[in-house]
Amino acid sequence: MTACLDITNLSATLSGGQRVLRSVSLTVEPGEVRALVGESGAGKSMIGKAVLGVLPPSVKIVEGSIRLEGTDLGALPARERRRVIGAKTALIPQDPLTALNPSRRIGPQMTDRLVHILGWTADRADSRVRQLLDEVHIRDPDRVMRAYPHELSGGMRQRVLIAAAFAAEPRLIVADEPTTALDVTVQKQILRLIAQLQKEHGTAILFVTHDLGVVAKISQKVTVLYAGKVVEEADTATLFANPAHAYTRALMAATPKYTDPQASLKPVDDAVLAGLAAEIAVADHDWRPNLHGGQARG
Ligand SMILES: Nc1ncnc2c1ncn2[C@@H]1O[C@H](COP(=O)(O)OP(=O)(O)OP(=O)(O)O)[C@@H](O)[C@H]1O
Repeated sequence: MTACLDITNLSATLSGGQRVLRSVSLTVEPGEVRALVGESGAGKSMIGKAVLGVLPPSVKIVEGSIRLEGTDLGALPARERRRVIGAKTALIPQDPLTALNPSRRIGPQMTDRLVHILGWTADRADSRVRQLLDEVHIRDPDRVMRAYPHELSGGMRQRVLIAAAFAAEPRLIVADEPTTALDVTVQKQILRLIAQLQKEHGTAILFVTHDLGVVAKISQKVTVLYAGKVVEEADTATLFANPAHAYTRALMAATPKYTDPQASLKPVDDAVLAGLAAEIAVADHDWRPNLHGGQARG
């Protein structure tokens, strides 16, 4: 079976040469949810951005490949790459407010992508958006489609963006900390909603989060990232039952249990971090970007 997303040995550097991704490999099978977990700055969003073709200009892919349903994105001309990414993927962002244009009504913002990228008629896009608003339990679609972003609550805005992401039936959704900016009570509803739509639509998701409670609830597979390097990957159940790497164990110990918000936060042990830093220093010392064999692109 061809993987929905297949990232192989992906390395990326900043303009000054610092590595932000270190030979990252991961796959997301069709209909599967893979969580990408790690502390702030680990490079989780960078991977999502690389897949969506929206890396900041200061970040360059210097090695490796990203395949969407078998198509090597690095081998395509920029225009064709944008078309493939637009047709096969969608994003559920962290902050619904900044993801929406404040000066445009919700309706056209939702239908735009269907009309302009997928070439649908305005009528088809409109009825599809209404159908998805219904699926995310928005009962008054007319009001919501006429509203400006600031007229909706944070939870409603995120429902709108979830509906927009699923509307075009993408093969892969990148969900980048989609509940982090929301109130705790709303977080649970939104997570349940994403899980429900994911199952109903059979969409693969690369789910970026720093929250192991979220990982446990939504994913079947998990990749643990530290300083742009994959530290461990496993089935989610296996990872929680039997974390193999000291860093994963430390991350678990450092995370208050989802069910016990009163539990205190413990920092990851210094000895574990020192061990990781040493591993990374050795890997970086031996690493030379394979610019000729890789799919370097901006
Ligand atoms: N626009 C940018 N230009 C240069 N470096 C960046 C840029 N954005 C992020 N970085 C750096 O790249 C690394 C990875 O950042 P990234 O945002 O992917 O981490 P993350 O794991 O998603 O963390 P967070 O949970 O805080 O978003 C970090 O060292 C960060 O400082």
